[in-house]
Amino acid sequence: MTKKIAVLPGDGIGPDIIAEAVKVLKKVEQKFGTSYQFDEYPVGGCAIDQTGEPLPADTLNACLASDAVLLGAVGGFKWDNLPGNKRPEAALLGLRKELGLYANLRPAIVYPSLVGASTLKEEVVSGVDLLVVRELTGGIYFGEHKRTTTEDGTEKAIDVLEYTRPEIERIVRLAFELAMKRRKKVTSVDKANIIETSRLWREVVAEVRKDFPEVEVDQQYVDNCAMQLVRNPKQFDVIVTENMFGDILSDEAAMLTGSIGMLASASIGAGNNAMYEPIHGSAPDIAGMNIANPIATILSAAMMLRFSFNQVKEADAIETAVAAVLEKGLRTGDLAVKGQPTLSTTEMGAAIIEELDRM
Ligand SMILES: NC(=O)C1=CN([C@@H]2O[C@H](COP(=O)(O)OP(=O)(O)OC[C@H]3O[C@@H](n4cnc5c(N)ncnc54)[C@H](O)[C@@H]3O)[C@@H](O)[C@H]2O)C=CC1
Ligand SMILES: CC(C)CC(=O)C(=O)O
Ligand SMILES: [Mg+2]
Repeated sequence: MTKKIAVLPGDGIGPDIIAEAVKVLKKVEQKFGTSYQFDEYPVGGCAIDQTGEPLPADTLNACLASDAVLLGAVGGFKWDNLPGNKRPEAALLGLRKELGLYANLRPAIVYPSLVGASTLKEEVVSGVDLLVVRELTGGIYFGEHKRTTTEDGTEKAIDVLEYTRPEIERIVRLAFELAMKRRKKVTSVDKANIIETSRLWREVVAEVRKDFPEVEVDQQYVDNCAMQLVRNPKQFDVIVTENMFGDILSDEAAMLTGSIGMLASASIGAGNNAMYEPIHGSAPDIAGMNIANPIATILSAAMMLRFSFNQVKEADAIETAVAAVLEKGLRTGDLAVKGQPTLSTTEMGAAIIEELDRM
């Protein structure tokens, strides 16, 4: 049956990397006889320019009616001075909330051929295979944000960080379930020495872990975890954490793999809705230059096939093709070491498609 994919290229490098992912999916259709319907909708800054809204109702409704959403990235200098709820980034929060996508899975896997691409020593990063499970619809990103003044007229800003017990429990439980299919270790990351939501988080972890006696549990404060990620990343299997900590730690984890342009993600929830997107942003500094790494988006498309469509061999094929081009030494600029030739965005996409063709 044809799978309906809502394609949201967004801003900056978004359209370029999405174009390559869509070409890869078209090759998968050809090779494996699967069928996808690609329907493109505006989101973020380009949607503001077209309709005045970062998340137009037509875009949201199409995403709700789709089998999966494939998103590039949103944001850019042009829209940076808009009020918070009118910025391109508000579209992402809206999509996550409206689609009920409370879990964001961000795997950081170091490809053997890329150990030299990391800014860290080879012996530190070689063999890293970790999964950040980030809470995605709660926490400070979704709390009240406001400006006010104190009694003496001093300007003040407030951002509210809230979590309910059920919000924490469902993400922590998912992390344990995922760990059971991996190396059976969960590192829960919080700031329970200071903040109350983290103390509630720890209580929930203490409860949930009773249902998973085989899983080893480590609890780290977020500042320590940030340090441990570069000191000894191989200690991690599944990292579970709240929204903002997960956002920050996953960008850090990306650099273990060589580039933020390598990290794919799946955002899932209780229902059938799901969204797939690279973890990076719209990279306005390299937009329009045809040099962005499309691999994170192509791997996000593979996650879509695996998780939303249960097309496992097709997802495997994409991942194998990516590994093969890297093995051959093909690199976009973000991955290349000094003296290595580099491929453009479209050349990297074409190399992956060529590899798929050869299978
Ligand atoms: N999911 C999304 O749509 C996200 C959007 N943003 C937005 O993106 C804009 C830029 O934010 P930044 O903080 O600069 O983060 P960013 O992730 O867009 O870029 C950070 C750095 O990484 C590089 N980079 C990112 N993706 C790359 C790729 N595929 N290939 C090669 N290099 C890559 C960029 O050139 C830049 O130097 C902002 O408007 C921000 O709000 C930021 C993060 C996530
Ligand atoms: C709303 C986004 C810009 C937050 C972010 O950086 C992300 O989801 O990775
Ligand atoms: Mg981020």
